[in-house]
Amino acid sequence: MTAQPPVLQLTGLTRSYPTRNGRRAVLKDVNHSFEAGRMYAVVGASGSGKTTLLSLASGLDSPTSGAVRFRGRDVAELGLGRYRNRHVATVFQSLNLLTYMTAVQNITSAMEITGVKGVRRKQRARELLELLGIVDEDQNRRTLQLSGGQQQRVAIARALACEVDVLCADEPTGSLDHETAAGIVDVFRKLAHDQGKCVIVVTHSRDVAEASDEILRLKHGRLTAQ
Ligand SMILES: Nc1ncnc2c1ncn2[C@@H]1O[C@H](COP(=O)(O)OP(=O)(O)OP(=O)(O)O)[C@@H](O)[C@H]1O
Repeated sequence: MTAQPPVLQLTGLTRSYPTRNGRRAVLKDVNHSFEAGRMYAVVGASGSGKTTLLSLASGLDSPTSGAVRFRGRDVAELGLGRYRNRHVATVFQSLNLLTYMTAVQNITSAMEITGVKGVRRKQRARELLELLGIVDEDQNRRTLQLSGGQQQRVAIARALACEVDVLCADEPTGSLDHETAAGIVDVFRKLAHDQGKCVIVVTHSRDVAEASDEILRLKHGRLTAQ
């Protein structure tokens, strides 16, 4: 039997940006394999390249050199749009909610885009919102009218609704109180351990890092497991 490739693999990943005097490499030859059923925390100082790494892993940006492989296949070959729509869900700091839509509508429209079928979309959206503590009339409120922490949880519910193999989240507990944050971390852990997803979380929180299966630190453009 041939071994399955890891769900996500970063190989020789380098990302540099133009500067006044040339280019500056934010990520330098980053290599790592991410397995299904595990939760990873990416930590590092502000400006160390965590969001850059997550953007590459979620197909929102292309590396200067090297590759992001999904189940062994270079996502550039697979097509970034297809990779984003079918295989990865991302919760970014900017959330990108459609503020004129309700919480439920934000989720059902994302399900439509990612091809989640069935008439149960609305019910599934409600279940996920409830799981994250968005209940009753808040589910039908335009997201503009929800608090920052509630919006963050709607964005997480939307990512969970997409039924993809890889979930990337940038500071997902940033605007949440301790108890709500712990609840979200618990959801992420269950997603990895019970549903076999690969969960990658960028965080400054020690609690989130300690709850993960593996902590990866970015420093001087290099990624090392701790
Ligand atoms: N599009 C861009 N053009 C030029 N430089 C960029 C661009 N995006 C990011 N950078 C630079 O790359 C470096 C890493 O940024 P990044 O946002 O990945 O860091 P981070 O570790 O996520 O930081 P934080 O913890 O503060 O969110 C920073 O110096 C930033 O200014």
